[in-house]
Amino acid sequence: MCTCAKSQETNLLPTSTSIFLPEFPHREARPAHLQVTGVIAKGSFGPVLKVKDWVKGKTYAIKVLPKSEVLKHGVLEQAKEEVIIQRQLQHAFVLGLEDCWQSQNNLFIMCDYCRTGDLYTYWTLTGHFKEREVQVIAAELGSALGFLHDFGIMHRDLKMENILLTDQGHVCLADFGLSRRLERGAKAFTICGTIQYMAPEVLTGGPYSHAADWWSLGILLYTLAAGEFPLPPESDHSSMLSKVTEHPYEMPESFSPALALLLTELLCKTPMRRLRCLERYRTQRFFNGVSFDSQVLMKFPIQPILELKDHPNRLEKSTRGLTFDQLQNFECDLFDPPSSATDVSPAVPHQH
Ligand SMILES: Nc1ncnc2c1ncn2[C@@H]1O[C@H](COP(=O)(O)OP(=O)(O)OP(=O)(O)O)[C@@H](O)[C@H]1O
Repeated sequence: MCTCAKSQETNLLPTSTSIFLPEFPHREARPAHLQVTGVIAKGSFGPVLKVKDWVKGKTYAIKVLPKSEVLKHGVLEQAKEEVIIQRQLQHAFVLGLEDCWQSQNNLFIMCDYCRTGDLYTYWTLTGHFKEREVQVIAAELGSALGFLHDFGIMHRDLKMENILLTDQGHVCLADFGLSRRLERGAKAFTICGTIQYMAPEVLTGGPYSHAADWWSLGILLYTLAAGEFPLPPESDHSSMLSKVTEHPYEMPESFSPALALLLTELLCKTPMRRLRCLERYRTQRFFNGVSFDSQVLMKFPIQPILELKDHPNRLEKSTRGLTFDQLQNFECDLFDPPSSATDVSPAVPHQH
């Protein structure tokens, strides 16, 4: 009886709402216990907002996806896939999903807020990383990737901007907007991701599989340690493919032999010969003495990440210039952005 009433209710909803069900439950009322207190970043389709939950006393990040943009870009199924995937994932170094819903005009994806920002911001501020830091970041990200792949999920957009830094001094894999469920051994064909991180088999249009994520991790770790990408970006996939195919991926002399060996294995152009599973990754000489047990890793924060919280340029870099003023033009039908401010902390919580 209850199910019947529910399906009648669904039938009454407009198509612009029902097509996003059941992944994004419809909520008509404004969530009075949530208050926007800042703008974190400008995502591809809409802003990422900083929000205070006055009931839980916690701060969250909410990614706002305008339905019109989702439909215009034909990414309805991908938006649903993003929350289906993120809901399943509970791992120390993976950003989990707190809640998601839809209003008349927008989809909302709510996650824990990582106030230190993302790894890209950190990299642009510090230039390059010491090998000891690369080692811990590599262990945390490798264990996150192995966990994802065991679930049959390919991330497909591993890059510094999608690695968040936690208040506890660790990294956290985020943004499952391009992720896909893919059984081990199965292949994908869509060219997607960020051009500088794309494996050669992705640039050719596939077939590719989980091994492509390990290539992206190799590019990321190389870039952290070297302070620059192995190759600059090209304007299109085919020129990038030519560059990647020709490039020898020789390691800078400044790299230790153990790091050079790890990266050579990850940046192997033949996916079948590439280092592409956690079991082999963790036994690399570069990780001698490093535990891959999440609980052990959690006990040892990456010190510079802890220090970054107080870096004066961090916020300016990570908001990428988006302010509340610009948000006024954005129809965000659940929130009233406070008047011109980039970050507000209200003295009096909303009544509810
Ligand atoms: N939970 C969070 N805590 C702190 N910052 C976040 C959080 N989620 C996202 N961000 C910031 O917002 C940026 C964009 O978020 P996200 O990548 O999820 O959006 P997107 O629309 O997929 O954008 P893009 O196409 O640039 O990846 C991230 O690079 C990060 O700086």
